[in-house]
Amino acid sequence: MKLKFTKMHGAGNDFVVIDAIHQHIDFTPAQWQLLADRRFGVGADQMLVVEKPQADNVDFRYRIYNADGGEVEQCGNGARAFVKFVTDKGLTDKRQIRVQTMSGIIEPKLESDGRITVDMGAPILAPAEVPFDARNLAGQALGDDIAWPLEIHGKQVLMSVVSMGNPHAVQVVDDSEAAPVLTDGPAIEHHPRFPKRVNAGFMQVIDRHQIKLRVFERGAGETLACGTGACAAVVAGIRRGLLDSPVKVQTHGGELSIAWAGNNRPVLMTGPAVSVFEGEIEIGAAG
Ligand SMILES: N[C@H](CCC[C@H](N)C(=O)O)C(=O)O
Repeated sequence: MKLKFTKMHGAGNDFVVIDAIHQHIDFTPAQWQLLADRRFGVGADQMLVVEKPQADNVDFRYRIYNADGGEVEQCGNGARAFVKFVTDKGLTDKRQIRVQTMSGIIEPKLESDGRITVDMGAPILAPAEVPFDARNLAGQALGDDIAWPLEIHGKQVLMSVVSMGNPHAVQVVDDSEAAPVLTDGPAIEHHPRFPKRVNAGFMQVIDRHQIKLRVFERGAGETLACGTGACAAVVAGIRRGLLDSPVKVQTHGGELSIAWAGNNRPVLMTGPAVSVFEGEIEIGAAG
């Protein structure tokens, strides 16, 4: 089939965005992998699919596929690209929309300066709901947080575990540029205590309102930015008593701003979304 798409990014986290309201999409994981392939396909960290809502109180449904072809629960940078896409394409005249995702409803809003703020919902902090298997593990109380000691390549690493609908393991490092993202990232992503694998965040605290963050993403590898990863890192940093809301998150692809009032309040993420080009690609029965 000939597939129309828009190539977009949010702070360098790049996407193939597809209107599945006016196109029939039913790809296999191998076909999603091909679309994401930076040599044999279009190339992207994730594919974002825009669908008609399945409930009355939402405007759209939003499905997310990682570069490895797996469907996942949430994508923060993608949510900003989503609202820019449906606005630019005239699929809505609203500037704030309610979007149904696998992990619940999020509310992206187009700001007057072109940036986009997304209510990402409240963080999920119970280890079993991340999901993280904390059995027979002695957590270490750090402020209001519990950090879990995991053995990674022979060394013990203290991890905060947070879900933003998708699972995150966050560690504090002295220097994010020197952090072993590409060596420890895969070991954390596939650690047996994360039954659904996990996104691995490496956070350097600059001051109480600023961090540097690198994320080795589940199903995509290190990305230039990770929206849900920025939310999870700020939640962990605030709970550990290291940060105060709002927090500027410096990533390799740009800056995100994260605000959280604590407890069951929603995490608000603000940042850019850019359309790079429109395209068409012939997708055969890959694999
Ligand atoms: N790799 C993530 C999905 C994309 C998240 C990220 N791109 C974001 O901006 O939140 C996962 O498997 O949970």
